[in-house]
Amino acid sequence: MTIAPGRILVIDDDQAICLVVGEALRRAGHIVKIGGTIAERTQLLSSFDPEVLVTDIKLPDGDGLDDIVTIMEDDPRIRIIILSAQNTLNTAVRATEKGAFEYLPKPFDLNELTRAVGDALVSRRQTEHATGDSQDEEGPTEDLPLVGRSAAMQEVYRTIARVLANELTILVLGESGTGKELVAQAIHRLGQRRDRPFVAVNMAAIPRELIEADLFGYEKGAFTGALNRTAGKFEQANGGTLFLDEIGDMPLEAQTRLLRVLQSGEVTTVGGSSPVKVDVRIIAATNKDLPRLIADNRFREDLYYRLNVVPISLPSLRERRDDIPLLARHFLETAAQDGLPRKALDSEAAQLLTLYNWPGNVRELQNVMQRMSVLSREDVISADMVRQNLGLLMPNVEGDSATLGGIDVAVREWARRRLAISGTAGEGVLHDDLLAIVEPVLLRETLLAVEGNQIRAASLLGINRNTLRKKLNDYALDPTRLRQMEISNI
Ligand SMILES: Nc1ncnc2c1ncn2[C@@H]1O[C@H](COP(=O)(O)OP(=O)(O)OP(=O)(O)O)[C@@H](O)[C@H]1O
Repeated sequence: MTIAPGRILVIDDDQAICLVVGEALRRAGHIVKIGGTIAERTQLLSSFDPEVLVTDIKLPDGDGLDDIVTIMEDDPRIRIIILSAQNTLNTAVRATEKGAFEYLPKPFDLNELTRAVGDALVSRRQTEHATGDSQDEEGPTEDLPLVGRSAAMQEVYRTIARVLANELTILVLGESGTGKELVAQAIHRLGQRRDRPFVAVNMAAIPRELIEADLFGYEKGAFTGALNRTAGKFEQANGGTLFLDEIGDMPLEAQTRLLRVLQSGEVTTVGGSSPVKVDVRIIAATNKDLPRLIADNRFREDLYYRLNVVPISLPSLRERRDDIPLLARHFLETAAQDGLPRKALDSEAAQLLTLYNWPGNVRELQNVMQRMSVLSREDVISADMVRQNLGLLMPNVEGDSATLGGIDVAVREWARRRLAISGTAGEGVLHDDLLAIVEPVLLRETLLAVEGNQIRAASLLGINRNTLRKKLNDYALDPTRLRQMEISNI
């Protein structure tokens, strides 16, 4: 059951954070006020009387932790959540010692903050009603769509925050499965047009000859089978947001027509002559290299500039490996909510997931987690289960090329699979991707053989010690942990 809304005060000198956090908490049903300084905090604490205070530490007029004890003496029921970019143990300890309810290092995940606020309200209300009404135990169940707390995703959140209050055209860039549509939905759902339609069109999914009719509509008799006047996606999205997915696949003639619509704000149906005014926010997306398409005369340069007003580049999953365990657990949770068996993920399994290169990005991770939650007979998904599910593509502690049918077979299978889905996801990264799969296996085995001695391993591998150290760092391989894992496996 969802907890009753609370009064939440958010203090951060970063306007973008205040905006996004404020919106997220409002969407979860809370009443929110925001401020950026200690002076504003003091004033709002007395005028607004919040139940939960979410505050940054580093504020322009002082240290946000200094007054915490006084605030709690004045209002013993208040729950305080500390945010800080100074992600040191010291800051966490200071916050807890002062009596903060929760400490969240920046960058944080919006879902986690919303959950923390929910927990803080539950804690406060349980104290208020000492008899304890356990019905309120769950936090707000609002599903904030974008999971991830890596620096790259924080940058995405900040850009999203900046475009919510305006109508600027957005171009979302990123490989397939990185969450481009999710970003478009988030901008719509958090923005001013949230009560109006969100219409998505995928250029790659519609036969080329039907794209114009689909987007702009058509008149009765415009072509064989056009039995009635039909509104296109532009008209359907009127007042709301039109998401043009895979814009790089749009045929040139349709591009010309789209450009005209964007310039005039009017749509003329196929076979029609009188234009209709439309008011839509455009969010386009592509996994293609548009400047390259322009150079090849396959994309109009003028349309590119029209669309590329605010670009948002989504990182591939392998560029934000830190987020993989969080996302993996998120997908296990959503799978459980969808009625699949509830599974947990052990830490070694989570670590293994971060070593894989995820050519299909978040979508592939989501599919793998769903599959494992169905197939795993245990309640906890183990590293072995992960190895089995990612097949030959994973480093394998017991790896023996004979049982895998030989390295050449493995590489051939891998290459065929990648080339089948490539052109998009594999463009320009195939070689690096293969290296990122085989190299950690080699490094790991060599280190295990020499009991973690990096000088010896570098010598066996025939590479420089610094190069080895850098590679271990890049692949998040910790020689000490490899040894421990091996010992515990015996
Ligand atoms: N940051 C994220 N947090 C949670 N789920 C995510 C995230 N990013 C992507 N997903 C999930 O991954 C799947 C793929 O996302 P989405 O369809 O938005 O990707 P896309 O970049 O638009 O892909 P494509 O280019 O193939 O259309 C969806 O099920 C989406 O919910």
